[in-house]
Amino acid sequence: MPTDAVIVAAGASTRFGSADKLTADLAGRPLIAWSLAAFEAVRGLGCLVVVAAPGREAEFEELARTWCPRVCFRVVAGGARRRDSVEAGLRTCSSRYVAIHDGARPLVTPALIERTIEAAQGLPGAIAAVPVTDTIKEVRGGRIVGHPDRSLLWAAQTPQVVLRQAWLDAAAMSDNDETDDAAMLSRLGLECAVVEGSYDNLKVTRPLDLDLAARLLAAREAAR
Ligand SMILES: Nc1ccn([C@@H]2O[C@H](COP(=O)(O)OP(=O)(O)OP(=O)(O)O)[C@@H](O)[C@H]2O)c(=O)n1
Ligand SMILES: C[C@](O)(CO)[C@H](O)COP(=O)(O)O
Repeated sequence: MPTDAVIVAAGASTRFGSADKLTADLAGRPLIAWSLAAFEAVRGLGCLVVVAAPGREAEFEELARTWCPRVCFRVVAGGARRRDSVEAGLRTCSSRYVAIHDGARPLVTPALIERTIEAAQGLPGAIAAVPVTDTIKEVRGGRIVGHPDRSLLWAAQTPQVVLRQAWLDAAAMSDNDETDDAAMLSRLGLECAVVEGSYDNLKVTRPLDLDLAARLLAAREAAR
């Protein structure tokens, strides 16, 4: 069965500074173009829904037409929070499972997307993640209050592949925010599998991350 996908790209890029990070130049392409091209190469992809900031739908339709011309795509307006944008995308999909991806993660690969889709089959979902390498502390009021066991800690990435209806049912339980889709499913007691992602599948959040992404892309191209 084809799997639909949602690329969320409607954020305000606040931590990135004044510019919009999703159309920032990355190795000669708009940043989001790399995710669009990666999803176009995914075997068994259904419809690709790009969630754009309200008023920028036409701009992102042109980007999708340019960078993933061979897939069925739709562009819809996002909302105030990531979870609102994910919901707008999911309501436009029809497949049982949907792969949700941050447009701010340009180095995702078709292989990781396919592995995550495969891992989700028969489960509530599956997410890409990597084991943390720093020791993590829980901090309140500037003081350490917890020393989580590092061996149990993973940094969540995207894609996050979820049962579409379960995500929508969980979202309807409360308007409280969740920062990722696995957390949304956990509201129903549904826990996702984890697929080992890649440390270069970074999220461009700050200007430094764009420089890192460019270096990683150059290294990837050189290794071809
Ligand atoms: N209302 C929102 C918020 C976020 N996103 C998307 O969710 C992904 C992860 O969010 P993040 O990296 O935090 O992007 P921003 O919210 O734009 O960043 P900031 O918090 O710095 O404003 C991004 O692709 C972003 O465009 C979205 O579609 N709609
Ligand atoms: C979904 C995510 O990328 C997993 O790490 C992350 O939670 C997104 O957080 P953001 O603050 O919306 O960038």
